[in-house]
Amino acid sequence: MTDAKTEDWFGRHTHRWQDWSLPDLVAAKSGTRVSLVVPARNEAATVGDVVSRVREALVDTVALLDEIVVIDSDSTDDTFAVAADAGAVVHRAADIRPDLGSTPGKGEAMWKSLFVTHGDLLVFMDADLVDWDTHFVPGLLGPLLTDPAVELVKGFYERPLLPAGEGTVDPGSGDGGGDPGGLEGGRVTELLARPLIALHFPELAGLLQPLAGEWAVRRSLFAGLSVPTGYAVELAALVDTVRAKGMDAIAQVDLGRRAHRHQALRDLGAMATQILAAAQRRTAETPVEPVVESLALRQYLLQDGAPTPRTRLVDVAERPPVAGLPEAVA
Ligand SMILES: O=c1ccn([C@@H]2O[C@H](COP(=O)(O)OP(=O)(O)O[C@H]3O[C@H](CO)[C@@H](O)[C@H](O)[C@H]3O)[C@@H](O)[C@H]2O)c(=O)[nH]1
Ligand SMILES: O=C(O)[C@H](O)COP(=O)(O)O
Repeated sequence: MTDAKTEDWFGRHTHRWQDWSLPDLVAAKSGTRVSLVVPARNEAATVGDVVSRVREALVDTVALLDEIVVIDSDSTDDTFAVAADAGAVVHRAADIRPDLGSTPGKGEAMWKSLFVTHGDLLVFMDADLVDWDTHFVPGLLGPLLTDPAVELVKGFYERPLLPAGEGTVDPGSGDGGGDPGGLEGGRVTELLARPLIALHFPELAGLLQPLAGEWAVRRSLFAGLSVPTGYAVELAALVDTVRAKGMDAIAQVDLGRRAHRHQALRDLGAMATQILAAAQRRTAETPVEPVVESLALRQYLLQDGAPTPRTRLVDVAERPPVAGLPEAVA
């Protein structure tokens, strides 16, 4: 896509959450069912706040959401109980369609959500948010409820790196032209996703936060997509949507500001591996056989002054489109 096309798309499909009022969205919703899906792995500290604030604002006070569903992704803490106490319907990912097996990962939890939710529209939100507001949900729904041509909506926001102590990383000085409080995106966004987009998927260059965990999609679209089981679910959904439907099926909405729990750099290396694997599958001229399900990522730690290798197996499997699967056998 040329710069002019990117600018044109950006101008027509970039919105602010304030562009729609709640009463207008509730009226536009009419008979459309809307599910909020929160994938959560060991988020007992924050998932209760996410669920209860959304429930009070968008279920109890205004009827925008029909259900709030937390998919507990193999948590070993109290995520399940905390989310249920806060008013969510909670499912363990591994308990959903056990005949299809179970794989760890965020994408797996989102894919499994298709079997237990009822919404025509699905809104995804991370469970580890610490600086956010309930307007995220109506903001993401605005384009879907008011423009039938739009099928997938990404959120974008100012993304401050939290001070050390609140997150797991040192925010650094911002030297070298960086602005820790600016529109920098996350570390994987800047160091991997944007370069990948520049190289292989330039039509997505107008997206401010291609990896945002806050996004919304029509069920009919998501059920037709192949879903990476890990963190590549976001990039894969964008690439596959633009290929199947074109850029006019995608919109983005400014949600203001968002902060979350930061992962350690080594863990982001695993995330980056998953995203790179999904991108490679989508750029290979002929499908690579056999399909690789996991990759060995060798990283190095300093132990007793000596570099010590640590190899982790990174899951890069993908789930097939739910739309093509047989019903569960009763
Ligand atoms: O195996 C997992 C890992 C994570 N999560 C949940 O997924 C959400 C996001 O996970 P997190 O580890 O906080 O991801 P980030 O480091 O914030 O990654 C960003 O970038 C990823 C790559 O695109 C997106 O998938 C994320 O949503 C987005 O927040 C949280 O609610 C997690 O609890 C799971 O459900 N299962
Ligand atoms: O979205 C990203 O790029 C990763 O999740 C990392 O985000 P962070 O740098 O804000 O932790």
